Amino acid sequence: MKSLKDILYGVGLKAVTGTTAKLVNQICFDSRTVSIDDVFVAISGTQSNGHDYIGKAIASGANAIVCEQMPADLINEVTYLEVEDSKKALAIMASNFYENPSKNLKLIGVTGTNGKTTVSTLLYQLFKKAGFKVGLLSTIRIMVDEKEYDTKHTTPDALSINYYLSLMSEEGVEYCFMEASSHGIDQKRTEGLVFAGAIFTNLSHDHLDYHKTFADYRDAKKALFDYLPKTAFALSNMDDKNGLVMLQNTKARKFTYALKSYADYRAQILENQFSGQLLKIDNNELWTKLIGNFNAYNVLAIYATADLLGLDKIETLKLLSELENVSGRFQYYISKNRITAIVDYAHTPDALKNVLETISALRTGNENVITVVGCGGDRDKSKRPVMGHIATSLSNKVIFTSDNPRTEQPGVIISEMEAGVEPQNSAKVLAIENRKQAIKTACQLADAQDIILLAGKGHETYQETNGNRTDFDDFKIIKQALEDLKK
Ligand SMILES: CC(=O)N[C@H]1[C@@H](OP(=O)(O)OP(=O)(O)OC[C@H]2O[C@@H](n3ccc(=O)[nH]c3=O)[C@H](O)[C@@H]2O)O[C@H](CO)[C@@H](O)[C@@H]1O[C@H](C)C(=O)N[C@@H](C)C(=O)N[C@H](CCC(=O)O)C(=O)O
Ligand SMILES: Nc1ncnc2c1ncn2[C@@H]1O[C@H](COP(=O)(O)OP(=O)(O)OP(=O)(O)O)[C@@H](O)[C@H]1O
Ligand SMILES: N[C@H](CCC[C@H](N)C(=O)O)C(=O)O
Ligand SMILES: [Mg+2]
Repeated sequence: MKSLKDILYGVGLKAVTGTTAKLVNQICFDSRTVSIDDVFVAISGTQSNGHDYIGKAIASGANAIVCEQMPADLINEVTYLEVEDSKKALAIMASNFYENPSKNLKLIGVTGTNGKTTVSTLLYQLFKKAGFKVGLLSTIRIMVDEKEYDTKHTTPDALSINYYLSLMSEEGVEYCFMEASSHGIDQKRTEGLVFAGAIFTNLSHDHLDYHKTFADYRDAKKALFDYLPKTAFALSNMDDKNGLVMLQNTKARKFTYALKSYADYRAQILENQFSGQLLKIDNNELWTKLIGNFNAYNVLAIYATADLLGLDKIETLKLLSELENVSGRFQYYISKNRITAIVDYAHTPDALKNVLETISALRTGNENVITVVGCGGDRDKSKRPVMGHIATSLSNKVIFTSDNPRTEQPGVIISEMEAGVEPQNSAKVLAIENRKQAIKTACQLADAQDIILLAGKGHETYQETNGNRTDFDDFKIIKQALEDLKK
């Protein structure tokens, strides 16, 4: 049990009513998980309003309620606490509950449309190799040094973040790298955390279903920088149109990186091949296994972060050259019949364009590029025609298929992608709703030397339809399909 007064420190109470509960067991923001002596935080969400579940939470044993409006019927044995913003209150309470674990380590947030998982995961690996105890909160997994936990979110809810940070703190972790998604920042999942630094990768079209305008989406990312303390560093990409915007109002120490523009940290691509690329950073050469211009940015951001955190530059370059790409990011397999399959998590227009341009630049002859791609259901619909356009403009053949349909009809999603295809490219298109069948067909269409790109699902090991997740792993499926080919 913890003192309610201590948990509420800094939330900015507007009003308090009812008997004063002294001790609480847990903090809950879902009435379905409340048990005896918990404090329930009512949040208004995108689907429902937690204030409608206050009665249920009390019936399940809550002895205190944090809310934005006091309910009409008050119950004597319960403490009601009114706050301006209950999402913010939840995050501050979560930090207090776990005794502010973000202060016990150096927490670095990574934000941007693409590259967050790559940058944060490789920073985790780099600092592990450098001999530190490290934590990671990413789309793929949560790591408390060597111990791995599953995650459903890129940026988990505030209670989970603080729980994992407290495990890291107990374990003696010195650095934690975490992805800060725009949903996470907007929903105040990261509020109250003390960051030692923040990194901006890039900004392009995504999530306009949720944020409505590009400016709102940009400002959600910018908020991570706006609330950094003076002692933190803010590292931004100067080749991105919004790189300077991120630094506009921050109190933190500002640093920049770029391939083209003037910046504190600069890199140059000397060579690009299928097996990796040669970069020049700070007058030193670095061979990295990470392919493509976009990865040159990721590698440079990692190098700059390591320097800002005090690692030796030469040691960093040596360790960087040993790092492998993150699973599902340009992960490739070459079959015995010389067909190359690439699995990539490109689920935004910019990522798809980058990956296809990278493949194009690496082609040495007349090899065909066959792209298998879909768009997720219940997500930004406006990116569908754009991705349809990009896939067909930059490939020789395209199979439109399902990604995670969620609650939408796969055929409808596919026709929205097809709407972006220019007439001269329409002959390139096949539509096969069943993703496994689409992958097998791509293998049958491929000849030796051809390249098949499977875009959108990367590391995911499931496909989600109507709330059900069934096993699905692009990499395993294409490997098997290529091995089974009778060619
Ligand atoms: C759109 C969105 O982000 N939704 C997130 C949000 O849920 P919500 O606002 O829809 O919640 P709601 O269902 O309206 O409920 C409101 C409140 O009532 C409570 N409630 C509800 C029902 C009930 O019976 N009792 C009860 O108490 C709920 O617990 C909640 O506190 O808050 C929930 C708790 O933190 C999240 O799990 C949920 O993520 C959903 C599942 C989701 O799919 N989110 C994705 C879009 C997301 O967050 N993605 C980003 C990555 C994006 C990227 O950068 O690529 C991520 O960080 O993972
Ligand atoms: N720096 C970058 N710039 C542009 N595209 C990138 C960059 N890094 C990676 N990509 C592309 O974006 C895809 C997703 O990369 P990654 O998983 O690192 O991004 P993310 O920001 O974590 O995505 P999410 O929002 O889903 O968490 C990659 O598979 C690749 O196609
Ligand atoms: N973090 C992204 C992941 C998208 C991955 C794609 N496979 C999909 O399901 O749409 C999102 O939640 O929008
Ligand atoms: Mg990610």
